[in-house]
Amino acid sequence: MSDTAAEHGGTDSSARSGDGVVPARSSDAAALTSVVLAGGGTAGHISPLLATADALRRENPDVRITVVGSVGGLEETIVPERGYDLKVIPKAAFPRRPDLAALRFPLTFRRAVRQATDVVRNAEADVVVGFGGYVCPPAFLAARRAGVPIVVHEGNARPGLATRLGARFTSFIATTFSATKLPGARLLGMPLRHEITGLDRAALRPEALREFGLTDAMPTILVTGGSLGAARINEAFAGAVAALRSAGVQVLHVTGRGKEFDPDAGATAAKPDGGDAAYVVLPYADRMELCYAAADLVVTRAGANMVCETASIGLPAVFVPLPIGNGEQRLNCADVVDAGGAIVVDNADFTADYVVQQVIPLAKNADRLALMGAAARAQGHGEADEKLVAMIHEAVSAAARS
Ligand SMILES: CC(=O)N[C@H]1[C@@H](OP(=O)(O)OP(=O)(O)OC[C@H]2O[C@@H](n3ccc(=O)[nH]c3=O)[C@H](O)[C@@H]2O)O[C@H](CO)[C@@H](O)[C@@H]1O
Repeated sequence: MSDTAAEHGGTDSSARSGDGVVPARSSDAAALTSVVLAGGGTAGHISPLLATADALRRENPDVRITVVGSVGGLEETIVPERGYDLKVIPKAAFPRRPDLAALRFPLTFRRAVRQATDVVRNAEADVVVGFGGYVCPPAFLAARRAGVPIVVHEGNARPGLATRLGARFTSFIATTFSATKLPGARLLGMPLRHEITGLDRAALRPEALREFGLTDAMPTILVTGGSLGAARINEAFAGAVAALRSAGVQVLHVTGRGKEFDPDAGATAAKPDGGDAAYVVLPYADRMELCYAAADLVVTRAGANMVCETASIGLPAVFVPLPIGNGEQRLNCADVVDAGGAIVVDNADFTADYVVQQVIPLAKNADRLALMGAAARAQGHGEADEKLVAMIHEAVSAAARS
């Protein structure tokens, strides 16, 4: 750990995100005039970026915010929709096998660093904050070139490559889960958007049910594979449509773009099962808070934000962690599962039969759902956006002093 990390408290893995100490803004903290936020690819990296951008704006409505993302990522739609300025640079994916893309990588990466440096310099940035994704390594190198301090937020329990690189350049590293071991990092939790943290599920529920054509008379399962959708989860539910309908369990199924299916495809016109529960299919939810408000139970991948968002609003969950990657998804949901707020099931075991045997009875057990919801809510994450803004100030102040 560097001197700066020691000066600012070093590792604070003892604090839970919800009750961790909010780093105090030093009185000489310079006002932030321009911040570059880097992150993208999936919404998993963009959601905490937007929550942090919102918190920066609340603090100073005049702060200049520039988001740097990669060509082709979800950020191309989500970031401008929220009113932030987006600059895209070439997607420089680290090669995993020796192919043509691997040959082109050094050139693409250099181009990405050059363009990121232009973004940082043109923005006259006080600081570059990285949230993960392919865009981060070029953005971090650009910050180094421009002599701008770096802050890193890691959303996943197991740090990705971008964070491990960023951690070599800065001691201002924020983590989300207690399992994450990164020297010098502080456990701040996941910055969540205020439409999620401020959500009053009961109050919004009538509007949400109306919006999706659902009724208050039956329990509702929200199914999602995270921002990109999950084929395994989609298939399992598609195979259980008739059973869900006849059990009187409604489903709001967000499949991921291009992964929609017709829930009536397998049913006869007369619906011999006699069920009339709605089964609503959507490609993507622009207003996730409405989905959460309609739901009594969520079945989802264990992406870091899905875990933190559902916990923060006390929504019971069945997590089906993505079986690839570095195993971070199983670890992401470990705390809330251990607390009794959620259930975890292996991808291989998540079948239509599992939905029928396990998920339907759970959705109909209001008492158990209430207990799970309360256990989930105790996990925290409420103020991580403000805590990260405080850390950004610290990084800028420390750079100004050095
Ligand atoms: C396949 C993949 O790369 N998965 C990773 C990705 O997941 P993914 O992109 O699914 O990320 P998360 O589960 O962390 O978050 C999904 C985010 O998208 C929002 N949302 C989701 C669906 C929707 O229809 N509308 C919507 O707005 C959710 O509210 C949430 O804020 O990033 C996560 C955070 O780094 C990682 O933990 C995951 O391993």
